[in-house]
Amino acid sequence: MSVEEDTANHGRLLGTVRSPQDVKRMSGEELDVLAAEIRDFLIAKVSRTGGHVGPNLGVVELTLAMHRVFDSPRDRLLFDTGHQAYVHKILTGRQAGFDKLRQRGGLSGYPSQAESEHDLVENSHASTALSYADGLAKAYALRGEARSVVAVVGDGALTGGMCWEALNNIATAGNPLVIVVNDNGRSYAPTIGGLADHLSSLRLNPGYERVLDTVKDALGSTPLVGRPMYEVLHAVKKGIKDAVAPQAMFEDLGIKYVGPVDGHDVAAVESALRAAKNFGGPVIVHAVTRKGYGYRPAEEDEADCLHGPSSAFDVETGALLAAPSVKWTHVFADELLAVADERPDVVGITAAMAEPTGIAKLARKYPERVYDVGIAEQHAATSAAGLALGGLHPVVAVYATFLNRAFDQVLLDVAMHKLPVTFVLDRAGITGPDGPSHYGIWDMSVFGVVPGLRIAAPRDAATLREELREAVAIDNGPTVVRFPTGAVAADLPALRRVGPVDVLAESARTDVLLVAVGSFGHLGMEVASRVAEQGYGVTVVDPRWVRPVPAELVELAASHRLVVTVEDGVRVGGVGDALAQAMRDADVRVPLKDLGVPADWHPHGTRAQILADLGLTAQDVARNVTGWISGLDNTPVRLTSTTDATAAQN
Ligand SMILES: Cc1ncc(C[n+]2csc(CCOP(=O)(O)OP(=O)(O)O)c2C)c(N)n1
Ligand SMILES: CC(=O)[C@@H](O)[C@H](O)COP(=O)(O)O
Ligand SMILES: [Mg+2]
Repeated sequence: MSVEEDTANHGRLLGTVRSPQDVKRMSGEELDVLAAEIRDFLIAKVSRTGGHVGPNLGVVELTLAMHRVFDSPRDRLLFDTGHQAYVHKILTGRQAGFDKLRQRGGLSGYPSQAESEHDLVENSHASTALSYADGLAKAYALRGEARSVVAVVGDGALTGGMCWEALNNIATAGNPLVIVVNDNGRSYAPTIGGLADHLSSLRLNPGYERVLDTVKDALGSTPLVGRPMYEVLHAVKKGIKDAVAPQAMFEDLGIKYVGPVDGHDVAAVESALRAAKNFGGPVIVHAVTRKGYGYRPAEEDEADCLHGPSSAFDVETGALLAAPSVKWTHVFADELLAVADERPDVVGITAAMAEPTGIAKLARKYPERVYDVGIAEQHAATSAAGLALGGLHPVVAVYATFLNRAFDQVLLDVAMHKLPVTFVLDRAGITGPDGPSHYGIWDMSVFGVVPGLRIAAPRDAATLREELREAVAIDNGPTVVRFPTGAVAADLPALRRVGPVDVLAESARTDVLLVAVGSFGHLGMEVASRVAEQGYGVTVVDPRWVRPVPAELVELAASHRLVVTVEDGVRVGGVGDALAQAMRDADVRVPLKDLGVPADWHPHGTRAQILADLGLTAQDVARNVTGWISGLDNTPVRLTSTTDATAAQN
């Protein structure tokens, strides 16, 4: 089926849209039809691939209006977090790509400069768009370029501190800049916090709307009323706005506020955007939308409005088609609750992701012991420090990639004060569909340098439960427990334990010490089996606590001919690097080869695909290990895979 035929199946009008120009010419009626066709298209496509169906159904009219009022790519349209840019992609010539959305070689789930000149911000971390916009607007002002900058930011992203740093600067700079607040009242769950309350008071205040309509009607007849009366009525409107709306917070900041406007009414949004475009300074357009709008399974999904089904789902119900599996997250959630039953000092913190991180299970039983701080990981870390100073043991559950932005808080607010805070990092390592800015590959390197901080990398459910308990038992410094996305690995029992280190396999020959970090335990076992076929003996160990590296690892290394480490994290500064340094410090002169993820921006795909691309499979690792150990027997080392070549380069 051709793209035209496929798209046309979702509607005659959608089939005619190849660029934003095509929607500029459409009538109001056509736009209503097109919006329905886009919804049909989104549900049909994303139900097959998985993705952010809820957020994108909520911005159909908003995005149509933006592309009608502004001229992308000359005018720059930015999408905070970027998960709600599917409609933008549909309108900018990428409908054909949705069959491979978030798949290797296919459309990214976020804006991508490589895909289109209409895309700019690729980072999927929330609360950055207003800062980009501030910088862009300053650049255009300085260069004398008359180009609009428009940033869409969700109510959830607005709970992130960077947004307020940006608003402070945007107000001061006074440059023309349009901020579209996409207020659907939700992050995953309903958005928390004073700001969300303020926004909801603005959008839900019928008195404000009714009174305003009355005044507008009066103002509307202004031509019949002399100038003085106009001023009076205008002052009345402003006074009412100030009086009725709890506070014109944004305008007090120095940023014009327009709204609230019905975000599902293209004409209303267009009108607000045109006013904002011509204002000549920074303007907030407050659009009220509904997450999942027009698709009942999303609208009625109380958990997260079908925020981001991870794979194909049933169109009728919104339920995932894949059979449920026991995920790392579930094991963590259950064990945290068991710990909390025993330890009243243990409390939980989430950054607007209670369900995705499993903290919600604790909140359901102990609501008073779980804090949702909004999308505010820096605040989460230092607030946890405060909780610890107050005698509690906080467990901060975030995706590994999102803790990056709180490095300074972990280093100085938590670790320097030697505070008992446990950071549980879900989605650590290569995740897959969300691409490079979601890869949790930095934590063992970045946080591995923090004095007094200890990092655990469990290999299966049993060690996750065990290491979580060990972590919350540590009261003289921070701990990290990190595990990957997806189904939890089958339990892999140890033969014996040397200090904190589990010996998983050993042989009479001590040719190779294979340090399999975290969930790579099973990979280590398969490598040992393959290498044994070549006549070499491999000792497979799981360090369990990977940073700082256990001294027992150095001792074990000393009794082998070759050490190989393999980790689901960047090589630079990783476990392998740290072990090599510890061996140098102990003058243990055994060659070490470290395998891991090159520090780079790796494309999206499935976790298995990306790991295979990086040579992090049992077959590739075994081939490398065999080459290296045979090389020690004076037979040439054959560079056999990309990782090998990479290792040789670094
Ligand atoms: C720093 C950071 N923390 C957490 C997330 C995970 N996340 C992705 S979207 C989202 C909710 C965003 O809510 P909002 O900004 O209101 O957008 P909506 O989905 O409602 O359109 C969260 C928490 C993220 N992308 N970035
Ligand atoms: C943008 C967003 O929501 C991300 O945090 C991501 O999509 C979550 O993906 P998973 O929860 O499926 O890992
Ligand atoms: Mg929202």
